[in-house]
Amino acid sequence: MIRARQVSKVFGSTMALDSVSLDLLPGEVHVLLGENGAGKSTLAKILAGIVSPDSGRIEIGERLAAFANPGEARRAGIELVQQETTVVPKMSVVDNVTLGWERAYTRLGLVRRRRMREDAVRLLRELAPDIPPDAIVDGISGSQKHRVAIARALFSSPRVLILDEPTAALDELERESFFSVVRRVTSRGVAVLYVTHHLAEVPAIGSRVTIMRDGAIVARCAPDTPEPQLVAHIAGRQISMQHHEASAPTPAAAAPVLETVDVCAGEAVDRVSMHVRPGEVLGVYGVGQCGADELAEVLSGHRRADRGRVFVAGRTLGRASVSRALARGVAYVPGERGRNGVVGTLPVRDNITLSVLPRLSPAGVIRRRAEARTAARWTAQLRIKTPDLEAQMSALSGGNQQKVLLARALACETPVLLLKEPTAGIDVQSRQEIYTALKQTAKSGTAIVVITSDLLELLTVADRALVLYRGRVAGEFAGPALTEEAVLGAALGGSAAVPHDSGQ
Ligand SMILES: Nc1ncnc2c1ncn2[C@@H]1O[C@H](COP(=O)(O)OP(=O)(O)OP(=O)(O)O)[C@@H](O)[C@H]1O
Repeated sequence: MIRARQVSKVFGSTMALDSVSLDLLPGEVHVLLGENGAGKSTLAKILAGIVSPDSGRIEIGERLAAFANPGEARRAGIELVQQETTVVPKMSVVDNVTLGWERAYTRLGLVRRRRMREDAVRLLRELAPDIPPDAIVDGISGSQKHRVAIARALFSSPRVLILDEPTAALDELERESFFSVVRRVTSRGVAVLYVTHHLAEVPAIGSRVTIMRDGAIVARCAPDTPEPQLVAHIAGRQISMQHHEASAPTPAAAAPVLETVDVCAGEAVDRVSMHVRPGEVLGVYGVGQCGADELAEVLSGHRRADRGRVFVAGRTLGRASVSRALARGVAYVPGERGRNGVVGTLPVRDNITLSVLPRLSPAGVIRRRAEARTAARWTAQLRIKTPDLEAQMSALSGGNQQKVLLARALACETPVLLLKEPTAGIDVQSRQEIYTALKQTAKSGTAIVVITSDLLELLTVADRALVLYRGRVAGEFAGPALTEEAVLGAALGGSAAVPHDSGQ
């Protein structure tokens, strides 16, 4: 359906793509793997006409396809759903889906709006049954926005669909319904290029696999290739995968450093009481509209609890103020990094040190050397791939931007670290490194809360897990009771779980 032939692209001193050739066949899901900064998104953007190659060519059939802009690629039937969701916040869900396709519904100069709406609503019912078609996009969750973006791409009935980490924001259930949509689309002959860091998705959805490293293709394999072999190709060497290993239990006597009592937030969070002690990693998990997003907003100071109280180190959090939450001791890594965390126009250095500037400028003047040292330390520790600390943040690959946000929060050295979807967009190897970094941080006495929709992540990183279902605590699990079955059961509203360690 489309073919890249010996495509190269250089950004400044970075060779993003080095003579890459790849073709997409009708009806296949071609999985593209590679570590952060390997060049996957650059290839996707070139195929979609967003970035133009320095050399090489893109062909559709036997013809050269030189797209001057994304509009030309879309008209040729190529749709890209990017990592950072691109939806129009002030418009409704259904208008976002149909945006730009009015011409396809125009007869005799009139747009057949009702027909267009019906088709869009039908698609949404399948892909996003939980989102009212007339809801304004601004008010829906990150996962919902992402599914709106996917629906918009599908609405045009593309020939080629490029999905750049489409499931990063989706939970297990949403992922399953998304997979069935992808299968249906490919059964009609659409070619799909599927960029992911989730190796479990490869046999579930893939037809072929291509692996990139440092801008070049290093392996092509079948989707049933054993995971360790895929990992070795991605990393360029064997790496060991980490499995669940609880941190040393904290003395039950240690006072919780973060605690909520009967917290309510709108309709979404209903009397949630939770606590986390120094040295502990608490995972918070739920599927669909479970209240995790809103709970994160309350804990991070983005929103005030409507009822109930939040204590940090014994002091109440009170009003909605992120800086106050930080001053009290909660550093936050938000989900939706593009919208909530990254300052694209500032250098990497500033993005790392932003939250610790008061500490780095005791007399009101920034101590530049100390600032550079802090940034360099975290860049090395998290292996952030950047030409240097002065590089503009927007020039980093998605996964590396995510690492910068983590670095920013870790640099705060606060008693509580609150992370939402901390490894969204992070490659397999780096994910393991981040889990290790979190465990080490916990060992030094930090209380960590990881809010995640990734079950494997929960099982790998959490000492104890709190499961939310429709805004309420549906179960709490630790030690041998922390299993996939137990967590999913509670998350799906199954029989009430036996609370663990609820006494304080
Ligand atoms: N606009 C840009 N300006 C400068 N450098 C860029 C730009 N876009 C990408 N790069 C660099 O090109 C390389 C490849 O980036 P790309 O986004 O394609 O990686 P990726 O494999 O998609 O990574 P990730 O898994 O983190 O999304 C990276 O080193 C990145 O920093």
